[in-house]
Parts: sequence; C-alpha cells; structure tokens
Amino acid sequence: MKDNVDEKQKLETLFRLNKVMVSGMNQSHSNTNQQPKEPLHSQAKSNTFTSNTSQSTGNKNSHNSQSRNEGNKKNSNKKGPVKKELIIELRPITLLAIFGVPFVFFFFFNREGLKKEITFQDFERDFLKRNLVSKLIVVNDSSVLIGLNEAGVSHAVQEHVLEYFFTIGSVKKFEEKLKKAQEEAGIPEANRVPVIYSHPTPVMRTLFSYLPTLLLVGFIIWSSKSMLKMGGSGGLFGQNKKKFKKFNAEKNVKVNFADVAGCDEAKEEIMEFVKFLKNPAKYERLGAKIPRGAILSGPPGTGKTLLAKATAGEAGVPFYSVSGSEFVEMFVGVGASRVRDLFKTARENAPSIVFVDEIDAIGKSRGKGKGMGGNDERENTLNQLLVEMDGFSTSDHVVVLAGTNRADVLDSALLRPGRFDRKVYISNPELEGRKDIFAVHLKKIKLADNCDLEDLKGRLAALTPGMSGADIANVCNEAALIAARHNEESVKLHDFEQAIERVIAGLEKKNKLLSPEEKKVVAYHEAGHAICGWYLEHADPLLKVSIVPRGQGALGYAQYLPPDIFLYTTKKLMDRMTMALGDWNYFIYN
Ligand SMILES: Nc1ncnc2c1ncn2[C@@H]1O[C@H](COP(=O)(O)OP(=O)(O)OP(=O)(O)O)[C@@H](O)[C@H]1O
Repeated sequence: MKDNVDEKQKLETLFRLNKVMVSGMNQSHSNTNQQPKEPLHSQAKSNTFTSNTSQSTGNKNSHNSQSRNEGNKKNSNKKGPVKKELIIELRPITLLAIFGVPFVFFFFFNREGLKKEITFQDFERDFLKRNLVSKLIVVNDSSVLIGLNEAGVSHAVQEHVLEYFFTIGSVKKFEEKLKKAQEEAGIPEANRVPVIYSHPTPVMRTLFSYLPTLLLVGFIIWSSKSMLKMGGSGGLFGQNKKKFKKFNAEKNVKVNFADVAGCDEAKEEIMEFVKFLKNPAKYERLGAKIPRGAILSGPPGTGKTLLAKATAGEAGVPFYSVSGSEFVEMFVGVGASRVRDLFKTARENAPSIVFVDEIDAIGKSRGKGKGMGGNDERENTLNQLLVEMDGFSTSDHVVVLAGTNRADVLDSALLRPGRFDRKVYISNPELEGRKDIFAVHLKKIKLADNCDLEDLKGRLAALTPGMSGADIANVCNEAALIAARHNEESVKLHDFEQAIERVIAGLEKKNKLLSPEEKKVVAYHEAGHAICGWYLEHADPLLKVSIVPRGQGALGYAQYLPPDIFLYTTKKLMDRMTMALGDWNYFIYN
C-alpha cells in the first residue's frame, strides 16, 4: 500500500517536471506568438484555433486562470499538504540538487516506457468529454501530446502513465475532428482546448549540427597547444618571437684563421673585412667604403662556414649564423620576420658578422617556376634580405657573409655591388693545402712516437687527392676511432691508411662471404685494372688493389693516386680510359 503511494508521488513529481520541460519546449519551439513570461495555460489560450477578438481572448484567459485556480484550490483541499510540498520542491535549485541525476537518467532512458499511445476516439471519450485536458501540443505536425489538468494528472497517475499522445495524419484534419468533437461534447467556445504547435529539435540532432564547429575549434586549440610544446611557436595564428629568433649567436668566437688551412687566397680576400671591423675609422677617414658582404662559394666541406667563423674570431666580433633553409617556414611572413630580427640583433651588437649558410635556399633567381607553384614566401624572404642589406650603411659595421655550393643559381640582385660585392671561391685543397689541413687536424690527435708529423702529413696528403677539408677532418677522426677500437695507445700510420680506405670505399663488409669462384672473378677483374695502370705510361700511379668487399656494392677496388692537374693530354686520357676498361676477365673468359 505504502509502495503504491510512493509510486504515485513519484509519478506526480514527474508530471510536474514534465510540465516544466514541456513549457520550456513550448517557449522555445512553439510557432505561436506567446509571451514567454506568461503562465503556460494563459499562453496556450491565445493559440486556440477558434477565432476570437483579442479583448475577448484576454477575458477568457483571465476566466480560465481563475477557474484553474479554483480547480487547484479544490484539488489541494482533496490532497492537502502533499500537493503543496510537491510545488515547493519544483524550485530550480532544489530540483537540480535532489532530482538532477535521477531525473536526467529517468527522462532520457525511461520516458519511453511511461508514454502511452491512444486513438483520437480514446482521447475524445476518456479525456475530452471527461474534461481532463488543459491543452494539446501538436508535435512536428505528426503527433499530439495531451496536456492534462489536475484531474487528468490524477487519472494518469492511477494508470501509471506519464504522457498520453496520439498520432495524426494531417494538422488540418485533426483540427476539424477536434472542432467537431468539442461541438458534440457541448464545450462552449470560450472553454475550448487550446492547441500549441511545436517543432522541437532532437537533442542529438542539435549536437550533431554543432559537431563540425566544435571539432574545428578543438583542432585549433589542440594544434596551438602542441605547436607551443614543440618549441617556440605561439600557435597556429600566433607565431611568437622565440621562433623568429632561430639563429645561432656566438659572442666569443674561438676559431681564427690559423684553424683554416689550405685556402690562403680566400683568407686574403676576407682579411680586408677583419681589418675593417677591427679599425673602421682608418677606412672611414679616407672616405673608403668597405664591401657589405661576400659570398663564399665552393664544393661541400671546403671550409666556408669555418672561414666565416674565423673572420669573426679574428676580428673579435659577435657571429650570427643561420641556414637559408631555416628561414623558409610553412607560415607566410615568418622568413621575412626572421631576417628582420637577425639583422636587428646584428645591428644592435655591431660591429658583428652575419653568416647565411646555404643562401641558395632563399637566394635563387626569382621568377623561375612561376605559374608552377613558385615559392612566394621564399621570394618575400629574399626581398627582405635585399632590403636589410640596402638598409644598413657601412657605418653600421655589420658584415654579411653567405655560403653556397651553387653560386650560379643566385639572384643577380644579391650579387650586385653594394650587397654581396665580393665573391670568394673556395675549391677542394691541393697537395699543399691538404698537408696544411692535415697539420691542423693532426694536432688534436695523439700520434705514435715513431710518426714524424711532417712525414705523416705529406704521406696522407698524397693518399687523399680530391678530398675536401671536411673529408680530411673525417679521416683523422676515423683513424683515432680505429685505434681506440683496437685498444691502441696512440694512432699509427696503419690506422690512417685504414681510415682513408674507409672514407674512400666505405665500410669493410666482413659478412659478405664470396665463394672461391666469385673471389677469383673479382681478383682477375681488379688485376686487369692494376696491370693496365702498371704498364701504361700516362696512367695514374696505382697504389693498392683489394678484393675485400666494401661499401654498398663494391666487391673490390683499385686505388690510384691522380696528380692535382687541370689539363689532360690525349695520351693521358687514352691511358686513363684503357685502365678504366682494363677488365682482364674479358681475356680470360674469351
Ligand atoms: N680549410 C680547412 N681547414 C681546416 N678544417 C677544415 C677546412 N675545411 C673544412 N674543414 C673541416 O671541415 C668541417 C666542415 O667545414 P665547413 O662546415 O666549414 O664546410 P662548408 O664549406 O661550410 O660545407 P657546406 O658547403 O657543406 O656547408 C670543419 O668543421 C672543419 O673541421
């Protein structure tokens, strides 16, 4: 019995909640002209499809509310304090605190079970004629929700139903049927049931309509945060200063000209800048203008960066270096901004040297590749560089050096006098140059006692024709590594020879086992080269033949010592070709 009462109370509560929900729904979705602040039933009255004058409607409204109040009073007399308590509990805060979670659960998951579909005839007989209806809500022009008055609620509670509804074919027919039914029931026009038209948007549909926007906003926030984490950038639309400042700054450069060997002519050219930076007054007094900058070009590893750094070290000025490729970012304007920032810093710390490595990354001739996706951002960066170089006078005491392997592709605007007016070419070192470079790098290596430095550097220089300064530095380092691998106390000539082989031909492939037959073929092949080299008068002297596989694909190799010459006679070229084609296998197998 007690359970039954509880159940009823719960259901009544639900009715109240349902009423609040429905009234909220009406206020937001009804296609009528209701005033949102008016009580629900009086709002509804203004939407009856019976045609009344506005004055009479107002009267009817007050009449209805009055009768409703009376009804309320009667009902409250019947049910007493229970009903009053229920009304008090419907205050929003109380509602949220006490019924929030169960209500949400109940409303979303259990509502369906408490709905009851009836026919129009049922509605007419059980609700309309018994005067249980307070209003009718036509939802999406397809179904009609029955709004119950207090008596109706009691009826529904007894039936354990939260909502009654019936479906309709068309609104027009429904209206006609309702009108007829009300006439038959003898309901006076003034008391006819108000009809509200509602087109609620399902929660999920609303959510889905906002989903793309929410995803986009989420993505922007996420990418902003992750870029911030990745270092320096202030997000997708907010590149911050940190990222622009991406250049190396060395205030106290330790490298000087003694560390750069084998490029005396280049050093001489650059020396002028050093003298200017050390004593600018001497030049300015005579009205001389010192060149703004120099392009250092040449094959990779010939010491261009080293020379630029040594210039700063020699002059005792700060050195700001950046790679051309670092200017180019996916964001428009970042490159130009970095150039501005770089030059601003250099000017603030003048006298100073700015070095742009791989300047061809931004300094390529403009206009090429237009229409095929030419890189405007690169051009913007280059333009900014040109502007900056024009913008400072020699009195700024900033020298700009740039390194490139491709001076031939540079924009002519860069090379005109007043910008990079000096062009310094640094080639691979020749025998004497290699000796000097070996001397620089051998200084740092612990040599065996029986190694004479003069003799060693001569030998090594002879063994390394065509090598760049970087190759030579690599050979010295490899030799030290090999000696360490063999637990030697010092580095010997043998270690250097192994290092040179490794740098020239690649790593020895110990696992690549050749069959005796294969070894024989490789041996004949290499012997062919060797014998040609040995007997031909103008061929390069042969140094070594090996059938130990090395590197990616070589099964053996023959090493020669070509002299540092620039002109080849016909005889020399013929002998070279004979030696290259001197594959003895041909004679053996044919
Ligand atoms: N002339 C040289 N004297 C002494 N060391 C050298 C010389 N040239 C190159 N090296 C060695 O090679 C290393 C690499 O040289 P560097 O970076 O200056 O070459 P680069 O010409 O700028 O190369 P890239 O064109 O690839 O930028 C140097 O750190 C140095 O150890």
